[in-house]
Amino acid sequence: MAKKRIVVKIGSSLLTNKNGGLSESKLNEHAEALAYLKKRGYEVVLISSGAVAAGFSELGYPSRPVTLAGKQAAAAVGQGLLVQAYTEALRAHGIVAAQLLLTRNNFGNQAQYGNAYSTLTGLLKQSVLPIINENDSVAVDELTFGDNDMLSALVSGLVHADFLIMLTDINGLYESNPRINRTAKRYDFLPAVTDDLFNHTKSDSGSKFGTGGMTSKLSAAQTALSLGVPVFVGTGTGQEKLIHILNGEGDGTYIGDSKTHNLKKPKQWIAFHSPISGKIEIDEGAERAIMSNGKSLLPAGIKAFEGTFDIGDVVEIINACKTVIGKGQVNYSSSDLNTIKGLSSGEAMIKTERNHPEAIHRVCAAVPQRFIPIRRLSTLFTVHLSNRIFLRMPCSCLKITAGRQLLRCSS
Ligand SMILES: Nc1ncnc2c1ncn2[C@@H]1O[C@H](COP(=O)(O)OP(=O)(O)O)[C@@H](O)[C@H]1O
Ligand SMILES: N[C@@H](CCC(=O)OP(=O)(O)O)C(=O)O
Repeated sequence: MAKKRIVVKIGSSLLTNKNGGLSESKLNEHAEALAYLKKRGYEVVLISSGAVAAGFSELGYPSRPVTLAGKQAAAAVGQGLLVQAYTEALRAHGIVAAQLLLTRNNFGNQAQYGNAYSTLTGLLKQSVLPIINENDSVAVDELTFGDNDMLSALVSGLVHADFLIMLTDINGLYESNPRINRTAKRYDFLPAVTDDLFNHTKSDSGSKFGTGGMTSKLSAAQTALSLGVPVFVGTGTGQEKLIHILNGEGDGTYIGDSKTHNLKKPKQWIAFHSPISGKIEIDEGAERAIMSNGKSLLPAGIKAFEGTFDIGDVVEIINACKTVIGKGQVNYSSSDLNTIKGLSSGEAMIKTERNHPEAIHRVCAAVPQRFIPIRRLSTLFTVHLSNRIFLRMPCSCLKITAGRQLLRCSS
C-alpha cells in the first residue's frame, strides 16, 4: 500500500518566544512530533516559517522587522539557523532533513514547477524530510506568498498529499476572531470553504508574530481542497499531536473530507500557476460545444484573440460577453492563429499542414485565482469557481470543465 503523504505547516506563531525570536524548545517539540509521524510510516513534508524570527536578533534588531528590506535581511540570516535547528533536532531521531526555498515565480515556471515536484518526490522516496519555506530574501514584494499558508496548500497539491495540517496558535477557525469576540464559536468541521464563510470570519488580523491570520488560512484551505487535499487548522501539543489530528482527534477545524480527487500535475499548473500569454474570444457555438459537450476548441469557433503567444503557452478563453470560461494550452502560435481563426478544421489543417485542427485540446476549469491572492494588487478582477463545483469536477481527465453558470466574479 502506498504510504500516506502528509504536509505539515508550522506558523511563526508556534515557533516564537515572547520577544518574537525563534524558540528552540518549541521547534524541538515540533520535530519530535514530525519524527513520531514519520516513524509510523507516513511521508512528511514540512512547511515551516521562522526564518525572520530566527534572524533578526543576530542582526542586532531589537524586534521583528516590519520593512521588506529588514525582513529579507533577517530571513537571510535566520533561514540557515532555522534549518540547522531542525536538522539537528531531526537527526536526533535518525531523520535526514532537506531544505527547499521556493518563490511564487518557481510555481509560475512550468519547468521549475516540474523540478520542484521531482526533487520533493525523490527526497520522499529516500525517506528524507523536506523542509520548505518561502525564499523571502529574493521574493519580489508584489509576488510574495507573504505567509506560508498558501505555499503549504500549493505544495500539498503538487505532491498529491493525502492531508494538510496547518498548525497554529489557536485551536481552529472561529466565527470571528475569538481574541476580539470571546463568544465566537468554533467550527469543528467544514465540508467546504464558501464565500459566506469568508464574509463571516473576515479578519486579516493574525497573532503577534504571524502574518496572515485566518483569512489567509481559509484561502489556503480553499485552494488545498480545490487540489483534492483535505485540511486541518488548529493546534496540539506533544509528540503524538500529529497522529491525533490524523485520527480525527485534533483540537481544531477539519475542512473537507478525504473523498476529494487530486488534480493531476499538468492541470494544476495550468489552473493555478501558469502565466497568461493572451486571450481567445470564442463564439456561442464554440462555447456550447465546450461547456455542454466537452469538445476541444476548434479554429472555426475563434472570433478574435489578444496577445502574442507560442505553441504551448497558456491563454484565457473568453465568451462573447468577455467572461473568462476557461484556460488552456494553445496548439498554435498567435501568428498561425491569425491565419486560421474562423476557418473550418479542414481549411485550417491545409493552411498549417497539420493532421489535428484543435486550437486548444484541453481547456481547464476557470481558474480560482482569488485562491492565490497577489499581495497589494487587491483590485485585481478575478474569476473563480465555487469550491464545491470545482471539487466535483477535478478536471483531471475532462477536456472541458468550466460551466458559465458556475462562474462568479469578485474584485
Ligand atoms: N475567525 C478566526 N478564528 C480563529 N483565529 C482568528 C480568526 N480571525 C483571526 N484570527 C487570528 O489568527 C491567528 C493565527 O494566524 P497567524 O498569526 O497568521 O498564525 P500563524 O503564524 O500560525 O500562521 C490567531 O492567533 C487569531 O488571533
Ligand atoms: N517566510 C517567513 C514567514 C512569514 C510568516 O510569518 O508566516 P506565517 O507564520 O505563516 O504567518 C519566515 O520564515 O519568517
